[in-house]
Amino acid sequence: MSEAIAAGIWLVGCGNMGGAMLRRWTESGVDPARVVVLDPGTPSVPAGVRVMASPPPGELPGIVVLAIKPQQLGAFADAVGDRLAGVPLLVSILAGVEEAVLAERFAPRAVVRAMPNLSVAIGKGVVALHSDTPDAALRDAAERLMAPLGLVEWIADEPLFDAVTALSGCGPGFVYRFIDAMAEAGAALGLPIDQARRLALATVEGSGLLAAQADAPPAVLADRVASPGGSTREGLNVLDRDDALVRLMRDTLAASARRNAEMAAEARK
Ligand SMILES: NC(=O)C1=CN([C@@H]2O[C@H](COP(=O)(O)OP(=O)(O)OC[C@H]3O[C@@H](n4cnc5c(N)ncnc54)[C@H](OP(=O)(O)O)[C@@H]3O)[C@@H](O)[C@H]2O)C=CC1
Ligand SMILES: O=C(O)[C@@H]1CCC=N1
Repeated sequence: MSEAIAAGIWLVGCGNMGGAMLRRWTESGVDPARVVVLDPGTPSVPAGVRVMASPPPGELPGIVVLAIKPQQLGAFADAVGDRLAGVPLLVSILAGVEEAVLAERFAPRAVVRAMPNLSVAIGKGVVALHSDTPDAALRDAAERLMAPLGLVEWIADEPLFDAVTALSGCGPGFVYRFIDAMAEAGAALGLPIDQARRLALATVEGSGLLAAQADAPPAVLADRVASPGGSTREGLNVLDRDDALVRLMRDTLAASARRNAEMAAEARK
């Protein structure tokens, strides 16, 4: 365990994403007694984790993880931002909000931007990281903190964070829509909707697991499903016609990336 993690973690905001990360951390060995959740509500947290409405007086942890909504940043910074000054590592998962803005508002020793996704709850998430800090120990601390959550990848340029957010941060939401759409389509062919939902979910689960273990990329796996002259090819032809699916996904991710850029601009004000 890194020195910064051992010195304690404050998790600011324990909603959908903060809560998912926290559960996985404590399940994977982070001592709950070293974690303080700062949240004005009554979040459900693992046993032993302290929940407080504001930072405990006279304490400073090794790491602060910001997991409030970008729209809540201003109010939090105005209320207690000065209490974070000098914290070794500030990790922010806020979509859009840039490192420079966080450095100015909180004056930590180092800022790391992180973009997790909801699957971190089961250790199968994606966490993208970026930091301008040259402090190798603090970069290592951020990486170690995120390691139990899933695939961790450093992103070369901070401006690419909006793209990463659209792809892997928002991605689970798009996959869930796809599962529901498959189920609806199965129901339209006559299957009972509950059964169609079970089949669609298990199909996506199995396909993802297989693709993750396979010796070939998804395009080759798709061809393995499509028996020559068979029915999968007919379906793939619909998805592939005029790049229909690719275009839909480009529009989808572009809309998310645009919103991230808007949130970044709002946070700069
Ligand atoms: N959800 C996801 O899949 C992902 C989210 N993110 C990022 O994570 C962040 C949180 O998103 P999400 O978990 O969905 O949002 P939630 O609204 O579920 O969580 C935010 C939490 O912060 C609490 N909060 C509000 N104000 C304060 C404050 N001043 N101090 C401390 N806590 C406060 C909220 O309480 P209350 O509800 O009472 O306002 C809530 O519990 C966002 O910045 C988002 O961009 C990143 C990747 C994926
Ligand atoms: O919807 C959002 O803004 C956040 C960022 C990535 C996933 N959820």
